[in-house]
Amino acid sequence: QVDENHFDYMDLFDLQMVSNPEISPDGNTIIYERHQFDVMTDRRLVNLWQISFDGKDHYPITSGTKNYGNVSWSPQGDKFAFTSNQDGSNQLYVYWVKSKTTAALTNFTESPGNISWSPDGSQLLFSKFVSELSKAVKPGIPAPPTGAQWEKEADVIDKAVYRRDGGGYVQDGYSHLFIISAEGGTARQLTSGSHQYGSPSWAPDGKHILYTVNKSKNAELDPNNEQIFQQNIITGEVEQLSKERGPFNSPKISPDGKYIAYTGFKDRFVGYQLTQLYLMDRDNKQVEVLSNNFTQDISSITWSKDSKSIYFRFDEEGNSKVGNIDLKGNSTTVAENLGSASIGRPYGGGSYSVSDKGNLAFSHVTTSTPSELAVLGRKSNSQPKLLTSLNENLLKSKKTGNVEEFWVDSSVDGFKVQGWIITPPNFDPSKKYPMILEIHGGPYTNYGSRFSPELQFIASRGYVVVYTNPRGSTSYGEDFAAYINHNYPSEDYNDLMDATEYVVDQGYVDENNLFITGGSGGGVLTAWSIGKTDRFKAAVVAKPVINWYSFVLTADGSPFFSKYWFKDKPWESPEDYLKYSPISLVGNVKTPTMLLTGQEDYRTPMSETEQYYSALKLQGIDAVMVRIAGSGHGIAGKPSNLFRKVGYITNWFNKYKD
Ligand SMILES: CC(=O)N[C@@H](C)C(=O)N[C@@H](C)C(=O)O
Repeated sequence: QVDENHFDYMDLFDLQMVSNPEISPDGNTIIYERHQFDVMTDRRLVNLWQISFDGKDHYPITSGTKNYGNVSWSPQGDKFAFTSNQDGSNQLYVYWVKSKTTAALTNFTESPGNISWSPDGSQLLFSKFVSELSKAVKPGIPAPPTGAQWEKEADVIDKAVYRRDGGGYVQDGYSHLFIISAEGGTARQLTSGSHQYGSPSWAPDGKHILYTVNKSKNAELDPNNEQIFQQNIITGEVEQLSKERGPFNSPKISPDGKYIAYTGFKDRFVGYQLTQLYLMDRDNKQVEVLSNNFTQDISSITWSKDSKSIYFRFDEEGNSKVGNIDLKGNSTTVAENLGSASIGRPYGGGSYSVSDKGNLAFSHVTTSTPSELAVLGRKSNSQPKLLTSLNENLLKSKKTGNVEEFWVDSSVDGFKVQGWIITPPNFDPSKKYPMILEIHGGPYTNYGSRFSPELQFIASRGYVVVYTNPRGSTSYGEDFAAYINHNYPSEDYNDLMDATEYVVDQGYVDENNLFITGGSGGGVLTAWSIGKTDRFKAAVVAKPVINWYSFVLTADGSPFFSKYWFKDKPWESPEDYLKYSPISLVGNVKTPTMLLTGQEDYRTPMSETEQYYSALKLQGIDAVMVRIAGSGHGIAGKPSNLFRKVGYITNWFNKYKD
């Protein structure tokens, strides 16, 4: 039973979250996305709001039940582009600030994305899917007689990656780049061929664009080889700029036109490699790694207006931050606690934008507050200021669990492992509580100091929730994450157990009521753990990989997973695949186990869940399989499925709790 004043399921529909704030070039105005959930349609609604940098003039640009996003200011700040499904399918729109008027620029059958303004604000560059006639074999059978009811045509698949989680079965075609006048008219396609083009941006001369494309002979089987190209949009002349084996991404030319900054790494074909920041001199094409002294992954790069430094996003010790690096490689942290509008587990995310003078807007979370809008002035001693408090009333009237960070020394080696404990609302340290260890997936990602409705719902049900970043997690430098390259699961299991012992030692956890769960990579580690120890009373293995051999042949990223997560193909080293598969330990399992997976999960397909379920049943273990309808890999995508996930997990544990 959940107390009436504890944060619970239906409160989700009162939450509002800030995402993707875009600051105008003069730094005076911010347009941000406001996310909320619709109780009637079980889905996310996104509207655009405007606010001044000083917090005044706060009002909606859009309202209602359609979705808006991808805001991008013109360099002059007189207008901004965005995408919306307000007229049916997703289209490109421009909003003129002075007249407060909006025009739809496109009426495509496919959604435009990756919007970038020409330097003079007259044109927009964007990407869009272009379908291709299927070359698949045809059956050549007679047409049915008029009025006959024959079965529908078979689906014929000839692509290596033929379905994508969340996107369904892949259509024949490619993502290409287009330009369109900001005043509308016909869009012009700039790229051609059977390649996926991405990350478009303009050069300051307005005549060249940059983009990434993987032009390997068989790009499908050679993922991760995106290279940087430059194209003259008048003559069509194309030049490949990056020369080494990629992946290289997000190329951006400095405002003075002298340099190109981009992210990536020289591929060593392993699961985790540090993503670095590269700098290319446009005259002599010399390249240097600018972030050589920086130990975290770099993403979301933006040049400062004076071309002297580059802003970027990074995660450090479970905290998502904005950094700035000068052209000598000296870096500073500019802002912390970036957060996303996720309602699931406490993964990283969040976004920032920076004005011409260096004013910053970003989405800000803490362990107790969902994403709000924050700004930071350009002066070095400026302090971040929250401009919104959308959830203040809700969080005043509803109690959430307190979140406390801890660190534990590894029992295996010199690593230190970071974790967090959520205690239930009205926590009393003199009492004993059941505990749930909740394990993240990826595995190359991180949990952190971020508000998580999913874990708060569990805490509201009376459980102490523990989450950690075992080795393999990002945000602790390359050695920590790369430890599990071709070695997963391994001592990450020991890190999880070290964290469990640490929390048990705090004295308020009932040792006889320890439970374990995790999703995806966390499902791998949950199944692995119950194959190694009987310490947990019950387990929920969510959307797991159980057998790496079958996973790399059925997951949506088959060419990637088989090439990067293992040294050989499954049939070349089956013993290697079995060694790291939780199925190899199922004979040891005594723990009652629930499996819980989305019916349309194409990342860790249902067949992984089914194998483990049957194996547990054959072993005579108390097991149940929950198949979530209308869900891919991201079960928390729909509020009702998030509630189901929490409800099934906690009710399974309640069944075994003393
Ligand atoms: C790269 C990837 O998708 N890995 C999955 C197996 C995974 O673990 N996903 C995590 C992020 C999840 O929680 O869904």
